[in-house]
Amino acid sequence: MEATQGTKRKRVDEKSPLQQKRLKLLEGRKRLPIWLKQKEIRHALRDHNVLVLSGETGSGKSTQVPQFLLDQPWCSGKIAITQPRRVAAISLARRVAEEMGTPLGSSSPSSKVGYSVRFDDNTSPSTRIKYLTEGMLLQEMLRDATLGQYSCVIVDEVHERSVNVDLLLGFLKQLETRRSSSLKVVVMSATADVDSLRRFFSEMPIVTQGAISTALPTGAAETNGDECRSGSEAAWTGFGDEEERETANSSGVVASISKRIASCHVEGRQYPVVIRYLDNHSDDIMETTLHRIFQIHCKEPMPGDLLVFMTGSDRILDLQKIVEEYAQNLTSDFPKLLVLPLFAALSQAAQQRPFQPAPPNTRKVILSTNIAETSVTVPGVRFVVDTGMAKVKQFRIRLGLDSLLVKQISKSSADQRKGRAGREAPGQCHRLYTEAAYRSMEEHDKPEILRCDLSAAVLTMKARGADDVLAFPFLTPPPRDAMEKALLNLLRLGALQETGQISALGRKVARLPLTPSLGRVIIEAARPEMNCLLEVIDIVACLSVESIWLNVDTEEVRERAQTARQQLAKRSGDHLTLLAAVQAYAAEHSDRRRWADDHLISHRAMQSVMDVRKQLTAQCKQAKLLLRDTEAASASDEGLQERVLRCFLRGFSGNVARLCPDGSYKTFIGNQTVAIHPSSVLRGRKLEAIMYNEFVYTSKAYGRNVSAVQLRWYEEIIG
Ligand SMILES: Nc1ncnc2c1ncn2[C@@H]1O[C@H](COP(=O)(O)OP(=O)(O)OP(=O)(O)O)[C@@H](O)[C@H]1O
Repeated sequence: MEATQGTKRKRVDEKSPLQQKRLKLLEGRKRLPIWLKQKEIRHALRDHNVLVLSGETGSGKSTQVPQFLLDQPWCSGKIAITQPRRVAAISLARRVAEEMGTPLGSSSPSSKVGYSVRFDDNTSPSTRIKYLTEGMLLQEMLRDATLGQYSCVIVDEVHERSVNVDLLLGFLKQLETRRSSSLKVVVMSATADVDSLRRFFSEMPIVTQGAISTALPTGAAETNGDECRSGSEAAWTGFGDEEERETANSSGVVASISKRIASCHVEGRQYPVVIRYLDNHSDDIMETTLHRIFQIHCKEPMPGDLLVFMTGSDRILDLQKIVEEYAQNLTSDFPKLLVLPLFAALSQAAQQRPFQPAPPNTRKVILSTNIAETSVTVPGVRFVVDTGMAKVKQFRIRLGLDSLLVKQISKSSADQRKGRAGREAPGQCHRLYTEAAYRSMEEHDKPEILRCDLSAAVLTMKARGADDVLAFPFLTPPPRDAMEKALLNLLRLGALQETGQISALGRKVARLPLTPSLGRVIIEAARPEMNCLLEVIDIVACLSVESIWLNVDTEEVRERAQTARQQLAKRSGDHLTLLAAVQAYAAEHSDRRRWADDHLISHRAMQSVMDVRKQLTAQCKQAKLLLRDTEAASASDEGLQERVLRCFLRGFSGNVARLCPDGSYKTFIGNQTVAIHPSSVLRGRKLEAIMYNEFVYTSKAYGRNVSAVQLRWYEEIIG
C-alpha cells in the first residue's frame, strides 16, 4: 500500500514543472566532465577531511559538487559553498535549485537550496545547500565560531585570494582541529596553486614568540594526475622540533594528519573555446572594444550573446552610451542590440538582468567588470571580449590608504574570463591584446592580503576569537608593517583596547556589514549627544554604491548639471550634499525617475541607495543602535551638519589634510599632497582642513567625497 502511494506521489511530482525542468537539466549534468568523478569525490571525502579539487572552468565544480555530497552518511548538516561575489552566489543557487527540482530559498518551507549575500538572506529552515559570499560566512562565525550547522564547507574560486578567502582558509584549518564533530572542507578552483593549498592544510602551525612559522611537509604529492590522490602519499615531516615530532609519531597523530588531505583534478570541459589575439598592441582600447563588438555582431550568426570585460563602471557607462548610439544606425537586416552593464555597485535587480534571456531577434552585449569573471554562467553568452585590464585595490602603507589602480590582469584571470564562453555551446574568446602580452602576464594575481588595508581583516579575526593575529595561519602571511598599521588604525577608531583586545565598541563595528571606518561612523552617530543616525545612514548608503552623479561630458550638459545640482549643493562639502540629494529623492513621491533626470542624478544608483538605506536601518534597529524612529532632520540644520561631520571625522581621522601656505593640502598622516577631486562640490575651494572618504590616484593624488572640517574638531578627536 505504502509503496503504491509512494509511486503515485512520485508520478504526480514528476509532472510538476519543477520536476520536469529537473529531468531536462539532468541530461546536461550527465555530460559534464565532473559527472564521471562523483564516486571518487565522494570516496575522497569519506576517507579525508580536506579535498583540494581543481578542474577546468565549466567542468561542473560549483554546481555539482554540493549535490554529490548531500546524501553522504557524514553529511547530516548543511553544506556551505562560498563565492567571491553576490552575483555568483545568487545565480548559482538559482541554477542548482532548478537542477534539484526544489523551490529557491525562502519561497517555500521545503526548499533545499538558498543563498545569503549582504543585505539579502534567502534561505529557509530546510535549506541544505547554501551559496553565500565569503563575507557572509565570516559574519555567521560571529554567531557560531564553530560553524556547527554545517557538515561541509566548500570554498570555491579560491584562486581569487581575496582577504576573506584567506581568512576563511585560516579559520577552517583551525576548526578542523578544534571542532568536536568533523567538518569536511573542499577547496576548489580552475586555476589555483594546488600544491600550496595542499601544503597549507598539511602544515601544523608552530607559534614562536608572536610570529608564526610553519613546518612544511617535504615531497608533497604531485597533483596533476586525473585521479584523486590521498595526502598520505606525501611524506609528512610534521612539527618543527624533534620533541614534538616524536610525540606525534608515538601517538600516531602524524598519520591521521597526513591522511586528512586528498586532491582531485577534473580533466576537460564540455565545449571548446577558440582564442583570438590582436596582431598588434592597441593604443585605444575603447575604440578597439567598440570595433570588435560590432564586428562580432555583424558577422557572427545568432544566437550568441557577448560578454565584454572592462575596468570599471565609468568606462562601462561611457561605452554603453556609444554602443547604443551606433546601434541606432544599423539597418534592420541586423538583429537588435541590448546593452546591459554589470558591476558591483548596481542594485541586485540590475545585476540579475544579464541573466535573463534576450528578447527575440536581439543580441545581449553585457559590459562587465571582473565581477562576472569567475563562477558565473551567463546564459546565451558565446563570445567573450577581454580588454586584459582590471581595477585593483592597492594599499599604500606609508599613507595607510587603499587606492584603486588600473592594471594588467594575470594569466589566471584571462583564463577565467575565457571560461565564461563555451558553457552552453562552443565559444570564442577575443583577447584585445597580443599573444606575446598574454605570455608575459603574471601567472596569478597577487593575493589581496598583500596589497590592501588590513583593518577589516584584523577586526574580523579579533571578533572571532583569533586574538593573536600575528599567529594566525595565513596561506600567505601579510607584511608585518601592514598588520601594525591596521592595529594602530583600529586602536585609533576605539575598536581595540590598549591591550590589543577587541573592545565592546569594536564588537559592534564588526557586526555591521561595513568597513571599520564606516562602521565607526555609524556607532558614533547613534550616541545620544550626536543623534544623527538616520542622516548618517543616508550618506553611508550613498558611499556604498556607484556615484549617484551622472557623468557630464559636454559643456551644455555641464551647465545644466551645475544649475540643477546647485539647489542640492551644501557649502560644507560632499557629505551633506549627498544627504540633501537622498532626502529630496525620498521626498519625491510623484515621479522619482524624472526628478533624477532633472538633477542629472542616476536613478539606478538612487534605487540602490534606497535599498541599502532600508537594510542598514533595519540592521541598526536590530542592533539597538536606532532608537529614534522619526523622520530624519533636514540637511540644512546647521547644528546637525556639524554633528554629522564630526561623526565622519571619528571614522576617518586618518584621512584629514590641512591647507598649506602654498595653497595645497597635505595629509596629517604621511604628509602627502592631496587635491580635492574634480567631482567634489568643494573643488577649487581653500579651506582650513578637509576630510575625505576615498583616496584615488589617477594623474595625481585626489581625495574623493570631501568635506570641510575644523582643525579644532580634529584635535579633539585625536586628543
Ligand atoms: N545559470 C546557468 N544557465 C545555464 N547553464 C548553466 C548555468 N549554470 C551552470 N550551467 C551549466 O553548467 C556547467 C557547469 O557550471 P559550473 O559553474 O558548475 O562549472 P565550474 O566548473 O564551477 O566552472 P567555473 O570554474 O568557471 O566556475 C556550465 O558550463 C553550464 O553548461
